[in-house]
Order: sequence, then structure tokens, then C-alpha cells
Amino acid sequence: MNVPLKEAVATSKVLVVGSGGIGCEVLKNLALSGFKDIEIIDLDTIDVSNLNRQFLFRKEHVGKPKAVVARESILSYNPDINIKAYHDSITSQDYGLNFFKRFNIVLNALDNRAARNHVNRMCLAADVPLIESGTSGYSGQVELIKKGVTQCYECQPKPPQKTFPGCTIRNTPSEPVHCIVWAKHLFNQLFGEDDPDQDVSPDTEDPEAKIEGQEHTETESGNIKRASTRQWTQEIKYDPAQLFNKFFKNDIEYLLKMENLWKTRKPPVPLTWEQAASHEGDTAEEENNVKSQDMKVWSLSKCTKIFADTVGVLKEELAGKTFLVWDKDDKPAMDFVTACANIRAHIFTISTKSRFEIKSIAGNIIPAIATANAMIAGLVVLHAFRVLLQDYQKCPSIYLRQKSIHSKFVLAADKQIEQANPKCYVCSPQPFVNVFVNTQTMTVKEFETELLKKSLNMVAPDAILDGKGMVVISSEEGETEVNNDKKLNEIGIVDGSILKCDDFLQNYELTVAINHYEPQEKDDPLYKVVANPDELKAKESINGEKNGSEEKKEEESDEDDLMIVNELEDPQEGSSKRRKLNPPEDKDAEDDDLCVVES
Ligand SMILES: Nc1ncnc2c1ncn2[C@@H]1O[C@H](COP(=O)(O)OP(=O)(O)OP(=O)(O)O)[C@@H](O)[C@H]1O
Ligand SMILES: [Zn+2]
Repeated sequence: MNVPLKEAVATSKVLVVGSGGIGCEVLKNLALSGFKDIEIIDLDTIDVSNLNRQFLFRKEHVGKPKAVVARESILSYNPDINIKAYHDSITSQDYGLNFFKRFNIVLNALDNRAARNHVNRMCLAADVPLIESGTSGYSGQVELIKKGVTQCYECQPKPPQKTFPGCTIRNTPSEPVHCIVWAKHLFNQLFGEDDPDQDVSPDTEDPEAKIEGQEHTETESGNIKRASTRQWTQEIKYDPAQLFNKFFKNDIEYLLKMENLWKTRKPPVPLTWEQAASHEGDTAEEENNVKSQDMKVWSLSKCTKIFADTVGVLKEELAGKTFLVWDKDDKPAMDFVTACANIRAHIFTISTKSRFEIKSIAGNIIPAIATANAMIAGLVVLHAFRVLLQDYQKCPSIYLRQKSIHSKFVLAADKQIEQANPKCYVCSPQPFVNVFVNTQTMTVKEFETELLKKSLNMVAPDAILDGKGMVVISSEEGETEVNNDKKLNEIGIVDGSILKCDDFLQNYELTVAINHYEPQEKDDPLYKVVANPDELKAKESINGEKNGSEEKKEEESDEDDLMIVNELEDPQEGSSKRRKLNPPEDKDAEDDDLCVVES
């Protein structure tokens, strides 16, 4: 390691987000390469299934917070490191802009898109370089995200995570996976947390099923009864025969009445409890099968028996609890899903599957590979070295992939760093405004009127709380009125929050960073805005016309309460400068950068 790098490593402050498979490896690499100031955050506790690859954790740590144990293990390698652990979600409002600004670099080691999007946006706003990474089985990727230099995590649309339309699941399954998803939904309807999106009964709103001229009527089997499925199940005391006949006979008969669905498809065949229990068709084949129990495809009669048995066991498990959580590793829960998925597959003439196959589909299982995590974590820290020396151009994305006949390389790098997408909603240059408000006393309505409209020249603002994706102010009447009288902090707008604001009536977007501020002296303004005043207006619209805000400026502002400070000034020094500048007689040459809104 050369001297400048050694120094940079020893003096930099690093945040590691996530201490799972990649995070443990990254932490070990950081500790062994001389980093002295590390913070680590993870929301989870240690599960026994983590131990095969998350080597900072041992059996005795199961159930303890990952971040806390990771810190202790790292300190046992090197007690001289200053390392702080947070057992929390990075998306919590406690980790706002000012939290991120404290770091020289952020290293993501996460496993979900929502948290990655959040950290991406915070790092862009705080202008802190972020190294993003991930693995999936034997594949992986490392990518640098640096404001103004590279593309961001959200520059390119990501393929949607695979979901199936509700009507395919409820009305017209055609593949085993559709039956497996339905069976998981059935588990939740009977034993799990109520989720209206997981209805299992026939979908009468299916556009394909609609008969022209016939309005939808509320029917026994259709959407309307949905809410009472659990109640009915309790009333019949989880009687397996009645449950079976509802889901596999009555509901199927109901589906058959939606004749449009079966014009081009093979119609399902309703199945009664008695028929299924005494079904003989494939028993002999099963008996002859030498494979292990998990690899066998159960016969229909066996599925029916297991359905009845597991309903009994799960009913007992539910007693005294509000709901059960489906888990692929919970035997009765997995057996129930296997049985139900195969019974439904039988009804729709879809191929049935072994418990093993159904488990891997139902659990979305892609095995985590320790060596893939280790390679990616090594590359993350090598990228971090270059970033600390500001060698950004030497940090193109690197991909880990399985060796194939097409390529003998396991690691492949892009030729150069990817430029940002100029149309990216998240990172395209957008006026950035720092506002200083008392988040504990200002109401949402006051914020909208005083800040967004009067100070920032918006006419019909929509404001989204970044990271949470929550619309806090809407130009649509009635949509966010409930927020009006709430204090900003009551709806999660706190120091370090970021609001994406868009004007419905003008071509005008702003990113607003919130800073909590309490006036200290009598003549301190109630709030302040730090921005480039030229940016605080609508862009010309497509046809070249200006709109809205010019006139508005004329009529507004009898304010002593507000000042707009040019962003070239240090906002933290605002109050001393303000005192100097507010009274007209104090104005001197230095003040040219400042713009005070006058009445
Ligand atoms: N919002 C978040 N804030 C903090 N940590 C998070 C957040 N979301 C996910 N994580 C953490 O990121 C880590 C990702 O690690 P990994 O992909 O190895 O997942 P895992 O849950 O440990 O393992 P697996 O999913 O394979 O069972 C997890 O420890 C998880 O708790
Ligand atoms: Zn972007």
C-alpha cells in the first residue's frame, strides 16, 4: 500500500450497510486493511442458517443482533478499531442526510431493492461515494455510485421482481408455480396475516370473465365474501372435509360458470373430498419409487390426507396466536403448501411436483455461495481504495459470473464507468434547496404555504418523502388533507429528510433537504432557505411559455420571517451572516451572494 493510500485508509470514516453474507466479508477486509473508523448497521438478528457463511457469527450468537455481534467479532481481531454498531434499519428517519454526510464512503451489503434505493438517494444528496454490491448464487456485481461522475443505482430501470397477475392465480393457473403461489395464499387466508391481495377465491373482476351487458353481482364465492373466510373457517372448526369442498369443489364449480375463461382453455374439474381421499390412480407408481420421501411426487390421496393432517396441526399452532407466518422450513406449513398446490394442479391438469421442487419454488431459493460473497467483498474494498484516492475512473463496474463455454473469465469489468442517465428521476441535475425549519412546531400546511408556495414559488406542489415513497403533500384535493395540521416531525419529516417536490401546474421540480432549526434570537427569521435564487422558478415549458410563478412573486411576501441565502454560502454560518445582512444599513460588498426576500 503506498503512503497516500495508507493515510487515506487510516483516516477515513466508513459506513457498512448490512452485515449479512457480503457485509461480514467486507468488515473483515476493512479491519485487516487498516481502516480505523467504521460504523455498521443491520436490522436483523442472527439466524442459524446464516452460520455457514457469515463467519463473524457462531452458534451461541443465534438470536442476537447481527451488527452488535459483528462489531464484537471484529474487535476480537483488532481491538484498536473505532467501530460503532446500530441494530436498526437504514431507512429509519434517524439516519438522515447529516448522518450520511459524516462518512467518506458508504459500502452497501444489502439484500433488497427498497433499502438500496434509499441509500442511493441519501448518498447522492449527501454527495458521499457509495459502493453498491450484491450476489445471487454464483453471480455478483460491484458498482461505484458517485454524484456527477457515474450513473446511480436507479438510472436504469430494473426488471420487475417476478409476480403473477391475481386473476392467473385465482382463476386460470397454467403452470405449477401458479398453484404454489395460490397454496401459499391459502395458507395465509386460513392461518396467516390477513392480506386482501392474497385472496384465493374466484376473481369475479377478471376482465376476461366479464359477460357483456351483465353487471357484477355479489356472490357467495366471489370477492365479497373474502373478508370472512377466516371467520367461516373458525365456525366450521377447521373441518378438513368442508374446507376441501369449498376450495377444490365449490370454488371450481363457480369458476366454471365464468364461461368466457374456458373458451380457449381446458376447464378445471371440481374434486370432492370423497373422490380425492379414495383416488387410486398413481399410488402404485409412488410405492415403486425408490427416491427419498422429499423427491417423490405425492399421490392425490396422499395429498388429501396430508391436507387434513396439516390443517389439524396448524390449527393447534394458531391457538392463542393472532396469525402464523409461513416458513418453508416449518414442516407442517411446507407440507400444507405441497399438498394444496398439487391438488389444485390436479384439478387444472397441470403437472404435479415433489415436495423438494415445490419448496425451492415457494421459498424463492437461490443458494447463497460463500466464495461468491468473498470475491465480491474483496472487490468492494479494492474499489474503496481507489475511491479514497479519488481515482473514480478506475472504478468501472465488475461482474462475477459462472465460467461457461462462452467465456473463460469469471470476473469481467466494464470498459469504463457508466455515465448517468440524463433522464434519471433520482440523479438528473435538479435544483437542490436546503431549508431550515423547526420540524417540531411547523405544520405541514404552513410548510406548504410558507415554504413551497411563498418562498420556493410553487403553485400546486406535490411532495414525496424520499426513501419512504410517501406522498406528504398532494396537489390533488383531499388526498393529503389529513396531514395539514400535523407537525412535520409527526409524519416523518425531520432533520436530514429529503423531499422531492414537483409542481403540478408548472415545469418545476425541486429536491428539498430539511434541516431542523430553532431561531435563537429575537430577530432570527422563523425559517431559512439556502439555494441558488435563479433556480427557484419554473423551467420554460415545452412550448416556450413561462408559467405561473412570475406573477405569484409579485403578490407574495410580507415576510420578515424568511431569508433566502445563496447556496455558495455556508448554511451553518447562516445566523451570523444573517444578522449582518438583514438590516439594510449593514449591507456591504460581501453580501452580493445573498438574496433577501423583501416585502
Ligand atoms: N433496511 C435495512 N437496514 C439495515 N440492514 C438491512 C436492511 N435491509 C436488509 N438489511 C440486512 O442486509 C443483510 C443482507 O445480507 P444477506 O443477503 O446475506 O441476507 P441474510 O438475511 O443474512 O441471508 P439470507 O437472506 O440468505 O438468509 C441482512 O443481514 C439484512 O438484515
Ligand atoms: Zn440516476
